[in-house]
Amino acid sequence: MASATAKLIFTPRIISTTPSSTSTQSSLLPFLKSSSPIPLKLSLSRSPSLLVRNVLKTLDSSDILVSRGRDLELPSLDLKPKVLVSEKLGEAGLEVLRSFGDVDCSYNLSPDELCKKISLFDALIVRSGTKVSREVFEAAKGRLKVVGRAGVGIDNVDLQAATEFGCLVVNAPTANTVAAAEHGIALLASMARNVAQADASIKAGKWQRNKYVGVSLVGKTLAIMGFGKVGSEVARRAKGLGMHVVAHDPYAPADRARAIGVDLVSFEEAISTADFISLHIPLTPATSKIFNDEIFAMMKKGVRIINVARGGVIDEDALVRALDIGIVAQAALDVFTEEPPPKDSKLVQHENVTVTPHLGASTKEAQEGVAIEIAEAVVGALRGELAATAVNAPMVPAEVLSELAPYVVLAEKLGRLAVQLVAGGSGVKSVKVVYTSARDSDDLDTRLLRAMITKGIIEPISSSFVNLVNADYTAKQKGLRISEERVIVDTSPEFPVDSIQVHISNVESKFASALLENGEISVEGKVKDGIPHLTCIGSFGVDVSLEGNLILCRQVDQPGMIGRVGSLLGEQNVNVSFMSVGRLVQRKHAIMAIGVDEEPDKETLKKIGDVQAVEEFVFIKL
Ligand SMILES: NC(=O)c1ccc[n+]([C@@H]2O[C@H](COP(=O)([O-])OP(=O)(O)OC[C@H]3O[C@@H](n4cnc5c(N)ncnc54)[C@H](O)[C@@H]3O)[C@@H](O)[C@H]2O)c1
Ligand SMILES: O=C(O)[C@H](O)COP(=O)(O)O
Repeated sequence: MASATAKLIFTPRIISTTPSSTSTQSSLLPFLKSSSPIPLKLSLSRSPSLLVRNVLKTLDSSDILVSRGRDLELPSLDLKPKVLVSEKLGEAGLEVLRSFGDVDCSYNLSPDELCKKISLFDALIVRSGTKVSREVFEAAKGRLKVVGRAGVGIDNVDLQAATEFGCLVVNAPTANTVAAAEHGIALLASMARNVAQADASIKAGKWQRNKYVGVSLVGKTLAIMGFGKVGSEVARRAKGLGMHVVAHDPYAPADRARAIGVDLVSFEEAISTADFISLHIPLTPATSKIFNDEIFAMMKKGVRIINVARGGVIDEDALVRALDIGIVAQAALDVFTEEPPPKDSKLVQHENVTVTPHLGASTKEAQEGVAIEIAEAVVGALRGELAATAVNAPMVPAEVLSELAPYVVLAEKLGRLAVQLVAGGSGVKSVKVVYTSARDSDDLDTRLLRAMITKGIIEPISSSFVNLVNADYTAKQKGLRISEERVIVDTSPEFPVDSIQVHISNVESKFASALLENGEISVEGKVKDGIPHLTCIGSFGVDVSLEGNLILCRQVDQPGMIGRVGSLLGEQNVNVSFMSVGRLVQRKHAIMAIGVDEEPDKETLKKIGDVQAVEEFVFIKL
């Protein structure tokens, strides 16, 4: 058993392992979380690789390792992210995943087996057949960073639990749209002409030409319920078949409907005038069983229904009743409340019902596209990029993200600084963030900045892991109310933000100079040449870059103060990176903001406090 003391420094900048291969480095990147160096002493009682794994686990697998000098010889580590694929995924997508991490394709796992395995994985990719329940997130023990849904519907993923656990959920919303629409049209036409029933009959040795007389589509009214991606494509195709198409969707843009030649109508009008009704709405608590007895009763007698959306939007027992009494002449269903449906399902066995086993997305082309779309989204998310198809986090377009990058750092640092100025024991409940900017509100998406301020505020005072996914949830859980205000200023609109102010109200401060007259702790920062700077503390203007550690000092404004404090730090070999003095009135009080690379020991801090003209001071780790 090796026994040595190792010192690991966690920093977001570099990875240095021994040997430090590029692939090892890039495989560690997804673990990046903290921006504060945390010196750590560890006893090496196990093999270094096991030790490092455990360290990564302890730290939520989220920081970057630097081995300092010869303190610790780290072996080459196999820390590739691990991806579990629990349902059949196209080969092209698997290749994308394999080029990035270790991929385990375990199809047909039971819920228990999934829970047992999941804590070994950073990402999980599913289709509609895997229930990603709260139990799965609990069993993941914080390791699962992203769930990728290879398709559109995310009703099989517990989004609330994912968000609480800070796990990003991404989907592949576009690649199977055409396949689903084509399947809808296939069901529409085959239902109208009894293709499936006639096929079964002829295979049973019969020849029933009179029994299977169908109905024509041309000139009939088709109501599209849910005019989103699939609904629009079904509408486009149905127009080509000569149908009169109406649609109901409270959120659909009228110009899209106009462009396709579709009338947007009310729910009641759609269902009461249609000869055919095609369902394309997502399954949510609000849409569960919205097609029920009452709604079937409002339909035109002899209506025909197609469902390639989700079985759960229909009350299936009510549909059987509507079929039995002839309100619904026929139904063509690709999806069911329970999949697969029970063998003795009255609905499936009904002679006027045509069924397929959830085949809407099952074309070679769609599966290839979905696999690539989801694999790229998952790899991107594991690399720490913001996903364009995130379902439970703000989607920030790449160009906005690159523009906001330095402000994101500023936001987190200001949050960390402001909360460390709060006197112990005062609970932080109310935070106001003020953004000054030359841009209109529509031109500035502040969700990312707010999330990072929240992270900065919460992390120093709790053990919670906060990220973009769970920032709002965690704040709510902790009773922290964050309000935002925009102030338009006459600066260059070239930059998204001029300044960010963080105000914490109803608390006491351990640094009284940080308080405004109204009693709020207030800090303000700006980005200068890409670097976040603290520009105001309380009512005092300063200018210090927000890097490393900070000493804030209020003293009598008199000559020699910078030298006195500077030499106390110098004696302890503490390097001063930046220094700035701000004052309101000459020769009264001044604020000195000193950036230091190292953390001064207690003795040095005490000596600074003892300097005669120093009235108060505080040491902050950023
Ligand atoms: N059978 C399959 O294999 C298959 C394949 C793809 C998609 N789908 C399902 O089809 C559905 C639609 O997919 P999409 O890609 O078009 O999604 P989408 O998000 O583009 O469209 C859904 C539309 O439904 C609308 N909507 C929501 N609630 C509504 C309501 N109460 N009434 C009317 N409209 C409402 C939304 O405004 C949106 O425009 C989803 O449930 C998806 O899971 C199934
Ligand atoms: O929502 C979807 O994308 C479809 O229902 C497809 O589901 P599947 O991936 O299980 O085929």
